[in-house]
Amino acid sequence: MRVGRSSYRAVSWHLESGGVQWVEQRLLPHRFEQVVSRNPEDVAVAIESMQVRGAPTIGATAAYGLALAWKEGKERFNEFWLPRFRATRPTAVNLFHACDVMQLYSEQNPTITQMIERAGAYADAEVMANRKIGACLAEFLAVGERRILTHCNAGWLAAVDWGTATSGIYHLAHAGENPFVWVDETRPRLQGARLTAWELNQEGIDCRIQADGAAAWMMAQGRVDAIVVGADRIAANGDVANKIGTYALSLAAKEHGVPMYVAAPSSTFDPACLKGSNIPIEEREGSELLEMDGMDRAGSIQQIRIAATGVVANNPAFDVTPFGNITAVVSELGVWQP
Ligand SMILES: CSC[C@@H](O)[C@@H](O)C(=O)COP(=O)(O)O
Repeated sequence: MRVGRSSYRAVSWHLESGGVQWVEQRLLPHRFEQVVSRNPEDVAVAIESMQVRGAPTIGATAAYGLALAWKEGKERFNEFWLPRFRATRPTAVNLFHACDVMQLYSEQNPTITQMIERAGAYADAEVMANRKIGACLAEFLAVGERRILTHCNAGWLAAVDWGTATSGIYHLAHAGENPFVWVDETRPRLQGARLTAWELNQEGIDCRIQADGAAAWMMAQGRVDAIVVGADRIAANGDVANKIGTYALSLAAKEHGVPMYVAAPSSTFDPACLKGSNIPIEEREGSELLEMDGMDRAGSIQQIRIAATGVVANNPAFDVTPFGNITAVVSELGVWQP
């Protein structure tokens, strides 16, 4: 069965059980499974452990998790749950944006139902924004042979629905165009190979996975018409934090005259962060590089060691691309060009 973006959301409220429901992204592409929980701690762990990931999905998940936490009363909400959610991941500003929105709303002493509705409205606003971004982005992408390169997963899994970067690709496809996508595998967690390629496949969009190191070479050969990526935080000066490898892509794009677009909803903008060098960059466990995830015959995830025992790894999860290397930043509020 096709598991398309129009049939599911990466995270939502599960009415029947009164809990948060999310797609367990670590199991993809092997297995499509949704998890439901009524425990806010499970929701926080889902963000930390990257069962849910991608900046807008992280924000919406935190909003739903905080709505669950409201049941424990205002004091516990403010003193425990807000800091707990804010500490889950440091780079995607959408997380902090969602926490601020839920905190502000809580000051009106809403009922539990109203908090759940507020979280739902937050997620809906992200979806609307991403849909709008896609319509605008599709106009930029409708050039040349439409061979589009993307990095990481900025699809519906990462953004509740539609995606940010992929929203433009989906809009192109719906308009009857035939976009082709080069999907960077995106070491070390392989969000491109595991998630983006799966999403595009489910949508019937032609794509090919390539090693991250192949991207510059494909540009040098004139086989990339445009690059489109998402973002985790955009500083006031336009510098963009996104998945590690995005900065290198921007250097190659500049060298080879390939336009590079960044697609992000306004919740990814951080006006309080003046420049890219102020963005906190998440350092993750070296094991993500030293070991490789795979699924055994029983369907559980297993780690296979690929580096020598005793070797250590350096694992910054994001990098910062200077605004000057970007052709345009596309959000639901408008387009910014250096
Ligand atoms: C629409 S999502 C944009 C970004 O969040 C995405 O490109 C990314 O870097 C995700 O990182 P991840 O570490 O998988 O959460």
